[in-house]
Amino acid sequence: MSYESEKQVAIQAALAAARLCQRVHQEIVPQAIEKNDRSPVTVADFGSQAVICHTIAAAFPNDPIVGEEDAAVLRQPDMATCLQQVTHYVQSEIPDATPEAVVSWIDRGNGGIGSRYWTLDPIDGTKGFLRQDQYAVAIALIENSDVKVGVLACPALPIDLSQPTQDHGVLFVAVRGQGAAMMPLQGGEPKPIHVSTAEQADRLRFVESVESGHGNHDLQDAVAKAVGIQASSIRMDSQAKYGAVAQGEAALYLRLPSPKSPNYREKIWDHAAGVLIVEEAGGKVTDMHGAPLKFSLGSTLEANQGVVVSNGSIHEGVLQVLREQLTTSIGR
Ligand SMILES: Nc1ncnc2c1ncn2[C@@H]1O[C@H](COP(=O)(O)O)[C@@H](OP(=O)(O)O)[C@H]1O
Ligand SMILES: [Mg+2]
Repeated sequence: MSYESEKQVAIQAALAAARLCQRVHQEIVPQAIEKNDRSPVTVADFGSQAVICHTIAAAFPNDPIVGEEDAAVLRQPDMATCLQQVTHYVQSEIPDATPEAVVSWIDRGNGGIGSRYWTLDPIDGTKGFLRQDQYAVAIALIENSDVKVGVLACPALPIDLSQPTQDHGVLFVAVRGQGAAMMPLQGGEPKPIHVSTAEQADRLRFVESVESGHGNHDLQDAVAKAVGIQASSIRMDSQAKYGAVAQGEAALYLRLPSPKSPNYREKIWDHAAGVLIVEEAGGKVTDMHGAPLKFSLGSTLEANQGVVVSNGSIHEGVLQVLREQLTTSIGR
């Protein structure tokens, strides 16, 4: 299968959602609403999920969608003003949207996983979005646990990471077996991307989360040093980190369980698109024990802990260091 129409629909949905997020930033200072798990959500997260689900469901009405958000909180009477605001932003992409339609589109993302399903993160890195820093709109199509299509829109990412003050806004796209590409969010020719090679010593850098609670910065630093990475990490929110590895700007992305939440299980929508983009750029992704990420067990990566993303050539070395260090370090 070429997955051409799935790829085009995912690109359209990600571009519309990214425009919506940028519009929110231009017009208001978005406030964080606290979810049950105490993580933040904003009008842009809700609006982005509504637009993406609407776009995917129109093209593929039988496909389940597993999205990060649900509309339960927006249906509460005291959230009517917030729902109006979400509807206003959704109308910038879908002019005839009503509040009732918006909540139903958001809840289209409450599907269960099937042998074929979509997963999406309307804003990956909501904390980064709130800080006016990095965030990504992430969409992936999964069949039989295998990611087939992955799209990441990163509106705040410099097109050239070595020129951070120049133009921003990058779209990463990959289809299984067809390679990975990036292009400016504003439009332009897709450019094939490749991970760094073992010879590119200047690319021997690593990326990790900004949030210390989303990883183990001390252990990540120790592992990176042990495989010969001297430079300090580049801290970046969201799956933009997968993009940095896929385009060869970093050789490694480490996400090891935080000592504050050692039993945390990663969410499928925080990884699916990024995994395919790195793999199709020639890199490798496993959990911290070397197992592939399993996208068939529900909304979390229940069988996996920690994530190691690399250019491939340093992967085995990283896993070896982890085998030596993990028993003593995790949970300390
Ligand atoms: N204890 C934890 N360990 C690892 N990831 C966590 C975490 N708590 C929350 N997250 C996830 O980290 C994501 C952000 O990743 P990063 O730190 O790389 O930017 C969040 O996505 P959202 O922003 O979509 O909620 C959330 O799903
Ligand atoms: Mg999110």
